[in-house]
Amino acid sequence: MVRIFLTGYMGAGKTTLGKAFARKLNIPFIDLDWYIEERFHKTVGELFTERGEAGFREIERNMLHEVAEFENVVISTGGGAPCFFDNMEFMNRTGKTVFLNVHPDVLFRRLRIAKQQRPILQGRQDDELMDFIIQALEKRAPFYRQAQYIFDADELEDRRQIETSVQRLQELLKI
Ligand SMILES: Nc1ncnc2c1ncn2[C@@H]1O[C@H](COP(=O)(O)OP(=O)(O)O)[C@@H](O)[C@H]1O
Ligand SMILES: O=C(O)C1=C[C@@H](OP(=O)(O)O)[C@@H](O)[C@H](O)C1
Ligand SMILES: [Mg+2]
Repeated sequence: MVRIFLTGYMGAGKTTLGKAFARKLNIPFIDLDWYIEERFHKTVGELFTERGEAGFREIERNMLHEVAEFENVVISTGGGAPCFFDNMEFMNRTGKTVFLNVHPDVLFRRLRIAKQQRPILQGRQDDELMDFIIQALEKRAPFYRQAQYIFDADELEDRRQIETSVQRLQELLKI
């Protein structure tokens, strides 16, 4: 039985790599944010607006526990998931955890064109975005670093790079 949790900051490529990795392993893929959106018939942005971040984190924890019931699955979490409640410890207990480590410059490049669908980044100008990413990474690093595996995910820009990353991830996890 394999249950894999991909963690890391927004824009680290959890969704992109998780989807490709599950396909390679021929097992289902669950993106925790998508799962939440389907269950609640609301976008993550709408849930943030309606319930505030604290309300979203409650839902996120509950849904994390729900998806961790599945066996043989690749689960991509949202960037904040490991940093609330005992979520990181829970994931370490119930599956294999991977931290997708990505350089802040690369995160900035990816996120400046993809911040609209991420409530925490919406409305931030590019010059403050870089500082925001660096500060958030500092705060979150102690949680991310508890993952059992650390994977360098700087290269996910095209199909070939994603394939190479999938191969490397498979070797790292020895599955
Ligand atoms: N080839 C690319 N060039 C630039 N940005 C990309 C490219 N591929 C993906 N991205 C962006 O990088 C972000 C990271 O991908 P994603 O898998 O959504 O990360 P995560 O789930 O960790 O937040 C996405 O928002 C996506 O829009
Ligand atoms: O880092 C965060 O706090 C968040 C990351 C998002 O997921 P991605 O990391 O997949 O963008 C999503 O869960 C929400 O917008 C909050
Ligand atoms: Mg994602």
